[in-house]
Amino acid sequence: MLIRCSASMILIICDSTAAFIRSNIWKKAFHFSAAMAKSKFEYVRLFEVDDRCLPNTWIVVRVDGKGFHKFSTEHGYEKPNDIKALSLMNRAATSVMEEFKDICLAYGQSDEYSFVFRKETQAYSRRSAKLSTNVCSLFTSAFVYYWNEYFPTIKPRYPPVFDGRTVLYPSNQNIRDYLSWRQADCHINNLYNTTFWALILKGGLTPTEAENKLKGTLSGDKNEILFSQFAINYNTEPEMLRKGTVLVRRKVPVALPNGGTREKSQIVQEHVDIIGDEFWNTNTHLLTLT
Ligand SMILES: Nc1nc2c(ncn2[C@@H]2O[C@H](COP(=O)(O)OP(=O)(O)OP(=O)(O)O)[C@@H](O)[C@H]2O)c(=O)[nH]1
Ligand SMILES: [Mg+2]
Ligand SMILES: [Mg+2]
Repeated sequence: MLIRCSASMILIICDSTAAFIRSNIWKKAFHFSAAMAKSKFEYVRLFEVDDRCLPNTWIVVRVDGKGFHKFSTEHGYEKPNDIKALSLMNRAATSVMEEFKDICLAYGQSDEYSFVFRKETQAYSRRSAKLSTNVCSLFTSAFVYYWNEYFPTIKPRYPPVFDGRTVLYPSNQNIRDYLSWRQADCHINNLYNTTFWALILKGGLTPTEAENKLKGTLSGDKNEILFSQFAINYNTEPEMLRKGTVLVRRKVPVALPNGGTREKSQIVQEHVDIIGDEFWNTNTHLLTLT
């Protein structure tokens, strides 16, 4: 059927549409449905603060075990270091990196892990609490999820808790200094703990006696105690304990069914120095914008 419209018909339709728009009928209808969607309680949303991280800054989310001094004792962690416990931490951190592709590097030691997001990440619109709670929650659940693989004979006695925080670092020097700070902390604590527990477990001292013996000692003194009294060369202790663990993405060759290989991005664990320049000179892509 052919519909024929004259110019006057179109004018009539336009006029009536304009009259409808001017009328209050549609406004009332709109207000009614808006009121249905927006209750009088809606204003409380204004109490939520905008916590988006400053653009163009490195975002670090650090998680740390709550009361792990007690947790490690209750679950029979080996002293001073439990390789299984540290490996479980590395596994949980790998889950976090698998989920959040914008994390370019993670560093872990003891009961903590730091996750570095790309400077230009737009994950969760850079909202601080969204980032820290999602990372912390996934880390904690992965820690429990994989627990049995690392401690098959020990049932968790209570649910472990990790805290989380977001910190911003504006310059490349700042982010390097942050990571250096965590690795230096690992080194200082590990040297102290290794000597402290050698004095107790091998030297027969009580914890108080060991503490008194180490009071005021420098790192050279601790190295000397380890070497002369216990024949331990601290520099040959496992690197994971002395340096902590760095997680980065690397292209690794994977075998294909046809016998060939192809490159695949994988999260790998490295126990290397990240305080000096060497790591950063060989991984320049980490600090440059992509
Ligand atoms: N035996 C043993 N203990 C560990 C190991 N890794 C971490 N811990 C314990 O976990 C503690 C971690 O230190 P902190 O994070 O400063 O202390 P925390 O007890 O967790 O207390 P908050 O973090 O303040 O809640 C260490 O002091 C150790 O007691 C490990 O491999 N073996
Ligand atoms: Mg802790
Ligand atoms: Mg800690």
